[in-house]
Amino acid sequence: MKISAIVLSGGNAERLGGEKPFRRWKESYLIESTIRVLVEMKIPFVLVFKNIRYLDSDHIDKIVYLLKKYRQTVTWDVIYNRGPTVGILSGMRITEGDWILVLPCDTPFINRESLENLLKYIDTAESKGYNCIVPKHENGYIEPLFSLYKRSSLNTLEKLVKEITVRNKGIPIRELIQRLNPLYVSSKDIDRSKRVFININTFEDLKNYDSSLP
Ligand SMILES: Nc1nc2c(ncn2[C@@H]2O[C@H](COP(=O)(O)OP(=O)(O)OP(=O)(O)O)[C@@H](O)[C@H]2O)c(=O)[nH]1
Repeated sequence: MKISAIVLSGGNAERLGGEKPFRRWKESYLIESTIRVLVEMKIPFVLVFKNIRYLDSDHIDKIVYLLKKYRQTVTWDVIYNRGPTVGILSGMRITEGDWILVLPCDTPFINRESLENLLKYIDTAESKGYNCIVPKHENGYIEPLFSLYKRSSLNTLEKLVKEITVRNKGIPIRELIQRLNPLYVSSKDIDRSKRVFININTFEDLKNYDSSLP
């Protein structure tokens, strides 16, 4: 069973003034928290950024830095500014793997154990015909950007994006999940503390969570 990963890094990050993947987190860039776990687990990955036409040269320099450092794949959204669903599509088109981990670039507490806990559900999903594995909290909130998707999800996703771009709308991730016969797993079974799901959205978050900042 081949596993690969997509790291979504192409949001507008309005609340952080852009540049979310490259905000400083301790000694590194924020996105490197996710990258490091994937490297440790030897999972090949693709980083999906905003369409390159909309990136300034400083951003591109930083992407090149990541490319040289980690020697993995980089791509960008095939449709501009349509949200993470298009990011997933863009990554899935060029990544191999029977199951694909989709992860955000802004969850600095992500760890190996939580990803291993998610991967454990693959056998159940395979035997029962589920096409994605999605953590769900007690309040019903789901984590589709911290999930696993079967390779065949790409066909469903291609169709969905075509339909919705015709309607010229955003592409809701929930619509994709519904079409994939999801296996929902308790977020506590992925990480008892749920810390791995904390994501950084604001300067306040950066300051509060990263004790190395003044
Ligand atoms: N490739 C890609 N990734 C995205 C897109 N939108 C969001 N993401 C990623 O999805 C994850 C969650 O993003 P959000 O926190 O919801 O949005 P954001 O754009 O980062 O931040 P805000 O603009 O402040 O909401 C982050 O890793 C983003 O980089 C997109 O359009 N394309």
